[in-house]
Amino acid sequence: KKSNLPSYLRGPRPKSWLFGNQVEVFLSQAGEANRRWKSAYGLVYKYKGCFGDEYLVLNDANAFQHVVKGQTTKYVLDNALREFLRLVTGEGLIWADGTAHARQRRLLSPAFTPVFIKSLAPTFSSCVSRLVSQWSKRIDAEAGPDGYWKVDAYNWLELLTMEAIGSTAFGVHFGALEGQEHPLRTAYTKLISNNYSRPTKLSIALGAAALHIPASLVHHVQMLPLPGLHQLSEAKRVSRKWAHDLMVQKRIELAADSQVTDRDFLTVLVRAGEKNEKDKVDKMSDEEIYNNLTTFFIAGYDTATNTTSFALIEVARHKECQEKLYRELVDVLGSPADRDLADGFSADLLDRMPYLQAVMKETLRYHAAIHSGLFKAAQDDFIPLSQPIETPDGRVKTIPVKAGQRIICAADGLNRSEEVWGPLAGTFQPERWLRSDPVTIPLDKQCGGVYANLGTFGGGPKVCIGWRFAILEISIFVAAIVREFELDLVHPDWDLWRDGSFIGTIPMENGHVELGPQCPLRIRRRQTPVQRTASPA
Ligand code: HEM
Repeated sequence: KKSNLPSYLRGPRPKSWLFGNQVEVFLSQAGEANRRWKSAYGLVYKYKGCFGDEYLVLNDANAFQHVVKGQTTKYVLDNALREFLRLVTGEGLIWADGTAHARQRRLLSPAFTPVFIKSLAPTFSSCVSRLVSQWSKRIDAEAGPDGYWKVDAYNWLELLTMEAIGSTAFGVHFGALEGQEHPLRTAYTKLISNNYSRPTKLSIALGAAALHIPASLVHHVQMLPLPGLHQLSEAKRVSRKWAHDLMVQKRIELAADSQVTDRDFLTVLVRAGEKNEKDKVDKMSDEEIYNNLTTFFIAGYDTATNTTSFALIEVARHKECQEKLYRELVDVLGSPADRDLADGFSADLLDRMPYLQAVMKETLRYHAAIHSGLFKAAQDDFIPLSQPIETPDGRVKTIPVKAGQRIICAADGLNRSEEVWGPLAGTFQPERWLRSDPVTIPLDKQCGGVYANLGTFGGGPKVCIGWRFAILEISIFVAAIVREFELDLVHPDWDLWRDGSFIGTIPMENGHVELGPQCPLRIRRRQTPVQRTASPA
């Protein structure tokens, strides 16, 4: 196929017409092929996917910003991909583009205001204190003579995230941490890693072929053995039914007591649909509410579980970081002996924990749970660059793209870019956040991200709606776990493999990816209480 991109853009030679370079992308670690090609060909380059499809890859901050900000109008989801999403989430927020997206986003936003999200802190805190109490029981029963208990924390973190979404989205206590089975848990467990990690060459080709099926025919792909389709549509069916039953119940509750204060997303959504926006925007139908609750599960379950796992892995392998974090936690929250977190603590306390915030920012920078975004140009455009490209004909400051061009915004590449983060961009260093003031980031390093200039949550009109939710949730999980337990990796030489399952970054073990997602820790109760330098709040 003839390239629509300028000839001065460089890139790797395709290995074959059928696969191009796609096998390297899918079978190496998340962002690894991009890092290699970025250093060989520059921040912006092109590569061939399957069947000669050409991708423009952006690691340049301003180029990234331009595309994410142009989402829903100038840069959209591929039609076939949207149809696929319709099968998975229904016509929810991730699926929507254009005015349909703007309307849904407006109706859903009351569930994501900073004040409402902050009010969820005690709920997150009581969920994680249930995990802490389960782990403490296991330590009592199963720890070795040195007090350490070995645990693959990943499974537990899935349960924890499930409880947190259950309590905040539906106002429901699943009992997953206490061993109760639930259809939602079965439906969502390891959903992405089971179906998208380490794809076979056949599924890489089938996935690429799906992008060439006319959108009107995509619903027939349900019949094809496409990766993950079965579990994904089953997960959609289960969560849809669950949301329906709960909504019926919620309406009865709200009708009986109009004074009920908003405690979960469902209540907020039912209310937002009924009153606030009635005259301005078509209210949200029940079907849309179900689709969006399913969307929240798909978008918020794996991402939060993986990010919490990465945070614990980094804290376990950086002992000085763990010690510093523990001291701060005890200073602000008190030690476990002083205070039980079961009743929760206020989100304001997180403002008094700059080191915890630094660990969170660094985890989100270093391990973007969605390592890249795939878009299609809806019209011809010019993409501005932070770093001009030198060509034989002079310096180029914008790149022309034609309608239909496939574009990859490399969040992981940008988050680890030396151009933005300096020469130590490739190392995990929470301290960087205590030194630099994000407000002073120069324009040419700004990527349009909503938080700490990270590409992790995307940007523009489709920026992750759950970003405040995710940060609050994960910070509270990490705080409660590190305050209570000393963490080590299960073996000092345990080697992380960041699996790049399609677009998600998943922690696995190098050389043992067949084991699936892993967060293998040795934990024990904190041995020596530290002296507090301040009274806990
Ligand atoms: C660390 C955790 C998370 C990460 C890294 C993450 C990342 C992302 C990214 C990269 C996008 C696409 C943004 C773009 O296109 O510019 C996105 C979209 C979205 N996320 Fe998240 N997310 C996380 C947690 C959550 C949570 C907890 C929820 C819900 C409670 C959520 C709900 C959504 C939704 C609904 C969208 C679609 C927004 C739209 O299309 O308007 N996410 N997320």
